[in-house]
Parts: sequence; C-alpha cells; structure tokens
Amino acid sequence: QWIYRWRNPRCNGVLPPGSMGFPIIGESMQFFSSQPLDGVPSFIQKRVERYGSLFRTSVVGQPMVVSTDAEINHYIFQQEGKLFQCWYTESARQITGKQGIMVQSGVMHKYLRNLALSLIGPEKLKDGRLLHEMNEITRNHLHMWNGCGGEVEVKEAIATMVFQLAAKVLLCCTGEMALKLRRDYKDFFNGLISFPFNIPGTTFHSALKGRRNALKVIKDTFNKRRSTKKSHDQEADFLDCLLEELDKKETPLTEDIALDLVFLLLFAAFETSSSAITLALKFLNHHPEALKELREEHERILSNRQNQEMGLTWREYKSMTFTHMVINETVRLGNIVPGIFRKVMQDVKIKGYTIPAGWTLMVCPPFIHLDSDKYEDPFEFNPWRWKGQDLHTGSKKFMAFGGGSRLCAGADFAKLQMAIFLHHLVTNYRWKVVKEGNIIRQPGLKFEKGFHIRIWDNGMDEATDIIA
Ligand code: HEM
Repeated sequence: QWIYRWRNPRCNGVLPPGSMGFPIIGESMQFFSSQPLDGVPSFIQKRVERYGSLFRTSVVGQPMVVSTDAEINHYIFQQEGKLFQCWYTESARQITGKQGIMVQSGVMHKYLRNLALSLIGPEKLKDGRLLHEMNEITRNHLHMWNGCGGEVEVKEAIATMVFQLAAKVLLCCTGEMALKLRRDYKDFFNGLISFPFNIPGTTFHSALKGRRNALKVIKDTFNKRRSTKKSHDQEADFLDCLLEELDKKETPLTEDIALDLVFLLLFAAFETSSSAITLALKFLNHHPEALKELREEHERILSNRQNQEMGLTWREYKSMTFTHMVINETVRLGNIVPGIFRKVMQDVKIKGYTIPAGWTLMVCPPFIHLDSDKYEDPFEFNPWRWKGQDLHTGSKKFMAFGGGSRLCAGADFAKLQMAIFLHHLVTNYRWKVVKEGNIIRQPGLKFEKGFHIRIWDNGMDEATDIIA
C-alpha cells in the first residue's frame, strides 16, 4: 500500500506524467549523475522526450514537477508569492538559513532584497567605492599570480579573490580572518540539494558544520563593531547600516536574520562568479577570434582614458558592448544555476495537469538555454549572437539570473566583477592554459582537476605557443 501510494501520489486532478522512482530516494541518483558541460542534462532530456515539457519526479525526498517550457517558467516567476514561493530544499533551507532571504516571502522578502541591493545593487556599484575595491583587489590578485611563477588554478584562485572582496565589503573582514571564513564555506554548493540527513561524512553534514563556524565569525564581527564607535568622518559601511537598522525601534530585522543575510551574500558572491569567470576563460581560450575582439574593446577603453592611473569606471563598464556579449554567452552556456526551485502554495492547474500544494516546482534554465529552437547552434560559444539584443535584462529564453521579483540581486555585481577581471587580464597580461580538467554537471558545475593557466606580463616573450 505504501509503495503504491509513493508511486501514485494523491492529487485532486491529473498529475503531470513521470515516475516517482524508488521509495524515499526517488530518482535522485539519476538527477545527480555526472553530465558533460556541453549538453542538456540527460536526466532532463530523457524525460522530456518521454513525457513532454512538464513531468513529475522525486528528488532528495521531495515530490517535484520539472518545467522545461519557457511560457510556464515565465508564469511561475510572475506568480512568485501568490501561487508559488521560493523554496529550494530542506537541505538548502538549513544551510542558507531558516530566516534567510531565500525562504522569506512578501514584505519581508522585499525588505531584505532592498537591504541587499543597497549594498551590491547598481546604485551602490555606480558610486565608485565598491568599483574601486573591485579594481584594486583584482589588480592585486593578478599581480600576485604573475609574481608566484605565473601558474594558477583559476577556479580556486578566483573564488578566493571574490570572497576576499565580498568579506571586505560586507564585513570589513580581511587577511587571515577572511581566509578562515572562506574555508568554512566548503561543500556548500553541493549541500544545497542533498538529503537533509545530518550524518558525519555527508556533504550536508560538512556544509552545516561550515555554516556554524562561519556564523560564529560573522557574529563576532558584529559584536566587535558594536563595541567600537565609528568616527564621524568615516563612511558607514554595510555592517554599520545593518547595526543601525537593528537598533531601530520598529524594524522587522533581527540579529539572526541579519546574520543569515550576510552569510548568504558571502556565499552567493564567490561561488557563482568564480565559476562564471573560469568558464569565460575556458571559452575564450577555445575561441581566439572572440578573445581578439575582447582585447580590442579593452585597449580602446585604455587609449580613451584620460588618467591612466585610474581604474575602470562605471561609464567605461557600461560602454563594453562586446564584453557584455561574452558575459551573456558564458552564463547561457554555463548554466551556473542548474535549477530554480519553488514550492506550490495551493493546487495549481497547468496545461490540464494539477500540481498539488506542497510539491516542489523546478524551472530548468539549461533546457531553455540549450534549445536549438531558441538559439542557433546552441552548444557553440558565439558571443556575436547577442548583437543588437538587450544585454541587460532577462527574457523568456534567457534566465541565467532568474526572473520576476526574485531576479538575482547580485547580477550587476557579478557582471561588473567579470568585466573588471577580463579588463585587467587582457590589457596587462598574456595567458595560456597549461592544464584543463574536465568540467561536468552534477547537476551543479564541478571543475575536476581544475583549470590551470600561466600568465605573464603583456609585452614579455614568455612562450612560443602563446594563444593570444
Ligand atoms: C554569474 C553569477 C550569478 C548567477 C548566474 C546567479 C544566478 C542567480 C539566480 C538564477 C537567482 C534566482 C534564484 C531564484 O529565483 O530562486 C539568484 C538570486 C540571488 N542572487 Fe545570484 N547569481 C550570480 C551572482 C550573484 C552574486 C555575485 C550575488 C551577491 C553578491 C548574488 C546574490 C543573489 C541573491 C541575494 C539572490 C536572491 C534574490 C531574491 O531572492 O530576491 N548572486 N542568482
């Protein structure tokens, strides 16, 4: 009876076709099986061929409906907070925080989103201070890579660089302390969608342990800042703003919510951007004509710059049309976020099927981004396909940064960081790939054996087989 119920869940209508797999584990094994980077995950592809663009399954103990239909995905984004609510998995809730921005809805979500945007949104990025920090940290790291023999594993090195930036901006946390905090963020990405069994040896256990340690560091930083008075001529940073907000009488913010917000922002910042920049280098390495056009764009910016000592400005960033085409193409092909998850709040009818309240809905960006009806030669890295298109907003066929009221709050931060990195790399250095491990999806990206490059100063003759 129990197995029958598992396979045929109750529903006040007709469930989308599909299979619930084995009791408890469902189809998790197939969902997590390794896939090459350049292909639609076979878990999705096979089921779409068999059942169509809306199918049911069960992953990590949750009954789930997967949508690969652009119109339905758009509808799901528009109904955020009404029919659907942001909800990843129980594991994600515990790892990112039971009161974090990812699980809040309605007014509280809007409040936290605005708080986050006040730090990392376009208005803040424009004002120059953050841009200056990004310029400096990127320049220093590239200089350091060049200095230490020139060979680096890019994914980890960039993750460290972006983490340092985020830790400095969010918490004024630098040096050893930032490095320690970075180590606590191990296994997070993989833990987000996993069985929430807190058993030693599992990714979930390791992510929860890291969360506890990281929260302690963040809390200590809060307390330390509380006990030191800021002088009047010092500009208020994010931490000051949070503490001021906490001290207000009628604030919905509590210390636990503030800690969860900082914790999530740190994680969101470094994990995604480091994958995107590494992928951009990989794609550019295989497409010298794109690298050439990118370099020309950045050299033009340099030659038009009045003060050569200045770092990149917001205006210059906005003028980089080809760079934005490269960024969009990288995130389209990379599909750094392989699934966007929502909880169904009440029974919903879609395409004649009923999705029961309490189920999870997964929007599947890779299927849309790699669909040959939407993109010609979808597996080809072709930045020029973005020519003449709006490069700054999402659409029904481009949802790398999500959509609707949950559109990525750090999209501009990530794109600016990518643009600054590419700017300094192509104008000051030459580079070549020395070891390229496999990049697979599980379904999140995994950089097996890393992506190693050697860099050297522009103008120096380092190797005969220079790729650019
Ligand atoms: C290439 C890099 C990035 C990609 C592809 C990406 C992708 C996404 C996606 C798809 C969502 C929507 C999730 C949903 O609807 O459930 C999202 C949300 C979010 N992202 Fe990003 N992201 C990136 C970088 C960043 C960075 C650098 C930050 C912070 C500094 C950040 C902060 C956030 C936050 C706070 C949310 C939640 C927004 C909300 O719920 O209102 N992201 N991101």
